[in-house]
Amino acid sequence: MSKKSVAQLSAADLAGKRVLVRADFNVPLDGNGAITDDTRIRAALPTIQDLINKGAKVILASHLGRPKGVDDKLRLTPVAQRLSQLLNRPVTKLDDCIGEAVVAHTQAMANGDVCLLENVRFHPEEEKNDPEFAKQLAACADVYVNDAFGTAHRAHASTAGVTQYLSPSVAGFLIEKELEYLQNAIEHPRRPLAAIVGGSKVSSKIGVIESLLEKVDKLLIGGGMVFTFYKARGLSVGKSLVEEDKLDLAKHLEAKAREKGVELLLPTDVVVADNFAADANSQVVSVEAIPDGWMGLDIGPASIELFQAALKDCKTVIWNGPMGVFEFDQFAKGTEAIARYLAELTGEGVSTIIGGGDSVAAVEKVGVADRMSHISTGGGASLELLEGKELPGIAALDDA
Ligand SMILES: Nc1ncnc2c1ncn2[C@@H]1O[C@H](COP(=O)(O)OP(=O)(O)O)[C@@H](O)[C@H]1O
Ligand SMILES: O=C(OP(=O)(O)O)[C@H](O)COP(=O)(O)O
Repeated sequence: MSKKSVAQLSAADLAGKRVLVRADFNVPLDGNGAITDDTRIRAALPTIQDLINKGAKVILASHLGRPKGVDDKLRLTPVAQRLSQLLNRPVTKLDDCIGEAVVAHTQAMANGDVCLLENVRFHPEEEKNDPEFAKQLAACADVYVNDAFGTAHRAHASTAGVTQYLSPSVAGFLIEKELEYLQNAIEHPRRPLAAIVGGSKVSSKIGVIESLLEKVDKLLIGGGMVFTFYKARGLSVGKSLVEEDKLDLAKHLEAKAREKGVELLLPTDVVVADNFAADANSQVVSVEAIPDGWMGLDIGPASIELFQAALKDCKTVIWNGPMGVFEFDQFAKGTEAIARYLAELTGEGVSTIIGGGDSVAAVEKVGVADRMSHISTGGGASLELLEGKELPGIAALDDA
């Protein structure tokens, strides 16, 4: 990597320094606010531990979810608790990420102390990459380390803007590790190369498909992403997730795939539910027969077979976004079947790369995470790398 790394900073550089570490602690939570998968917290430990060992004062920052203003359900308190258990030392959770109280706390920290700022997205200025907000964030620290690979595709104040005010600004071990694996896998993929894209972040991920069509041999679409494509084909999708303003794009993508000779596969059947709930009534229907008032929450059995047949001869598979609402057992079958199949393919020498907070949680739930070639903490970030884009959170760091 051509960016300066935390590995290049010695104890002499860091002892007594306040180090702002942007991590991606955007972890899945259950209905009671408990963390259901702590992969992203564990992934940040090597950088945090290294800074502690070098005598730094560690000030962690992250977002959680997509709050509109302050949202008590998206406070980082459970993350601080989990982190404290994993580090086996106290982690103080502060009530905000900027302001006098935050600065005062960081000035009183001892070497090796760790604190966690409150969700940076409680301030709308974060996502706007507002320079004044970035400056206020920087006021609590001397040095900046970005280790939030999962958020490196966002040009936000805590991932990009803050580097204007802190020097040095360096990459953490997680970002280094992710780039080392992904850049190689993506620049020289063994073919056929397939991407599987699902999940619910339709508006931010459907755009990625355009450039993926330049890179992949096969593209499999699942999860909440599929209904925008069906609707664009003129099918009725009931109450399923649809991005109305992406219908033309979906049509264009199907045409582009044909033109490029890329096999673009959509499910042929779906599991529909009469409401969004674990105990909803459900049935398997053809995609041409989604009843009014019902919503598609998983791919059906015929689609699982179709997808498995398409993946069979692939040498590299990149997967982001669950095939269905796997958090509810009755809509988890598509995701589980694809996860198990990819684990089998890995055993046969296929490179399998799984990215994204929920996708990783899904393969952990199935118990096959350790059978994949690479588990990436970034879904959108790994897709954007695959597209060939420069990630703003990395571009903003000091050159090596
Ligand atoms: N058909 C669907 N309708 C609504 N939500 C869905 C559907 N399929 C999957 N999801 C949801 O997508 C979410 C994950 O999407 P996303 O954030 O894009 O994935 P990742 O975190 O792996 O990048 C999960 O919470 C899952 O319940
Ligand atoms: O979960 C994340 O991305 P991912 O779902 O693409 O893996 C990151 O924390 C970024 O979150 P965002 O997509 O709300 O900016």
